[in-house]
Amino acid sequence: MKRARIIYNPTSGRELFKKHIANVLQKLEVAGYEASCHATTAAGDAINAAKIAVERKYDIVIAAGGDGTINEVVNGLAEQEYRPKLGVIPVGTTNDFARALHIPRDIEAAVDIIVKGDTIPVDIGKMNDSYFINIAGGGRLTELTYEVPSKLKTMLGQLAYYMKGIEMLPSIRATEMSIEYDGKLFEGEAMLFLIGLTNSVGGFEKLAPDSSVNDGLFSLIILKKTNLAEFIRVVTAAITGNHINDPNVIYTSANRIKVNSTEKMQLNIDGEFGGLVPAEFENLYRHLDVFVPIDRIRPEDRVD
Ligand SMILES: Nc1ncnc2c1ncn2[C@@H]1O[C@H](COP(=O)(O)OP(=O)(O)OP(=O)(O)O)[C@@H](O)[C@H]1O
Repeated sequence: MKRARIIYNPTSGRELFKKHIANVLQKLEVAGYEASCHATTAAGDAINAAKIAVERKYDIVIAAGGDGTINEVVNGLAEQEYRPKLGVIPVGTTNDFARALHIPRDIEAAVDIIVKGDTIPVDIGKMNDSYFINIAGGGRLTELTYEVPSKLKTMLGQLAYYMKGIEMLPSIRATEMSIEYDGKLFEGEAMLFLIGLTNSVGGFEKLAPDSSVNDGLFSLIILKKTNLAEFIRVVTAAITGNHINDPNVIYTSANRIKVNSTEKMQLNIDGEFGGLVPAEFENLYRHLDVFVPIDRIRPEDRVD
């Protein structure tokens, strides 16, 4: 019999998952899985829980939570010799990873996808010694995501980011940075750089419109130094995907990226503080197999 380990965050989003546990376990049992649950007890716990699932050779690990929980589970699975397949039940405030893979927010529907059994391989990002699933970046603007208090975030969701963003606008300034990407070099002042794995991040659905989840490449976006009015114009254009041809923006893709700065520049990794530059980024090609609704996946992202 195959074995499934559910790792869920009982504090995620609106704490919906608990009510569904019995149903979820039953669906998995009916589908032929011996299923068990681990409720995370604190930040970081899902990393250990996933490592234990690796040691115990579970066939699949199901992360139930928001992007924070999935990030931790992936940090437990990444670069292990044996890696269980990953199922996702998106019950968080932010579920960008699930959205990029078309995994529905309805708990039962998300489990049905796991039970159906279709997977695609998905690229994972590595920044220094940590792993990310959505996006990493640096520059003043990226600092705002972790300055939003988590309570406010749960209450208001995406809106909290924007409010904080608007409040911070006047203090946004450029940072001197050097970015080496697949042998090319950007050197100069920039407002921010973003390194993305998926196409939609933090409510920007078209941030990297042509990115693929398993081509081995990051989308790299560098927003060069601008004045405040230009900055607002480019960020607004990004909502509709119209930033990619903007003269203030470098929009490209790369497998390996190195970032450094003469200034103290903070890094952000999947919305959390990720230390200071220098940083090296590597795209781990098709590193994890993730359960997806296969008929909703673009043909070029399906792998037979
Ligand atoms: N028992 C717990 N108590 C408090 N925090 C926890 C617990 N278990 C996990 N966490 C932390 O909660 C963070 C946020 O969780 P998650 O992403 O699942 O939910 P969320 O509601 O979507 O939050 P976010 O908006 O930050 O994404 C995780 O990064 C994890 O470190």
